[in-house]
Amino acid sequence: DTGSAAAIPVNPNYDIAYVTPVSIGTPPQTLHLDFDTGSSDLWVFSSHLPASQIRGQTIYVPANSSTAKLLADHTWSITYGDGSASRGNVYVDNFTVGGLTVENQAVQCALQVSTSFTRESNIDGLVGLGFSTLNTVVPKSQLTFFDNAKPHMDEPVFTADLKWKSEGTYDFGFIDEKKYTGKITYVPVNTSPGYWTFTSSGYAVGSGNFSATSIVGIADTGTSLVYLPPSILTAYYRQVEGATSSRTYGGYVFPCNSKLPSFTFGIGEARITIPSSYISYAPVTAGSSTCFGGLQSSSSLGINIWGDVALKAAFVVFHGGNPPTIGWAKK
Ligand SMILES: CN(C)c1ccc(C(=O)NN)cc1
Repeated sequence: DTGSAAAIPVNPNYDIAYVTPVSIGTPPQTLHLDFDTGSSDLWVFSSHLPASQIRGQTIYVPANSSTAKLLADHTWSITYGDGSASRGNVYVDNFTVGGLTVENQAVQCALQVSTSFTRESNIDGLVGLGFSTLNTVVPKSQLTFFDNAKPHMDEPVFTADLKWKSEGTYDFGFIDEKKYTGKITYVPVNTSPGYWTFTSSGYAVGSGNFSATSIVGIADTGTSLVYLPPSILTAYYRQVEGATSSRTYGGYVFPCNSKLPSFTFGIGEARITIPSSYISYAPVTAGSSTCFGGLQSSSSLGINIWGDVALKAAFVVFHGGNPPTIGWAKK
């Protein structure tokens, strides 16, 4: 089996997140979910939510699906790196992404979501594509869509082709040679943390020298920005006129008309360059001439994160073989 589905920016001006249409149940209910390699719960806004927590999202109504079955006495509760959270109960139902169907996929139904989810009216839930060891369902943890689909896939892979301010794709079960240039460089993945954790071989700021240094981090489609060690941030923002680390805005900001260098990171001998346009991320508030950077410090996170700002500069292969690896190519 294979599948292919669109990755659509939730906001026309800034790539805060990307959503992908999925079908759940019988007859199919279409929701737009945030495919998230940084977590492993598949959860949706549901008919169990209080109306006060829904603001335009499409909800999944298990009562309207003839193939939905309650997973009795199972619950879940998750908190993300940015402090947002959700919790609820669990059904199993048919789950289809871009023509690829998994029967009896655990669909976690929200009974409660935090305000940051309520405010994001274009996200109807998340599809965790991390390792199933991170799934929060108790008493029996559930498998991700990828783990359920893998045995039926032509190849045990999915790929991310995210784009800057435009629609990209997630492919399942195959690698589309038309989506990248040159070769794909694969590096090992440490699955123990439960994320797609790999080691970058270093970085360069603009046209500067490449600094060979191991950077352990995760490839996280569910995080908007890139979070790296403070020393790298200092090296980058010292090249940006008027850049400063702002307590008010919680990170590096700079005048929106400042000239930004690109940022290159290493994957083995290969190099991926993030164009400066991706790093001038967004005005701190609508209409402001102060912009928030797409590169921020990981010092408060305890983990380095290659989020969408980096991922959209590449074609990324999440290879679920034994052992799993991650591949990066230019495009
Ligand atoms: C509030 N929303 C839409 C979120 C979506 C995804 C995440 C996340 O950390 N994914 N790895 C956090 C929050």
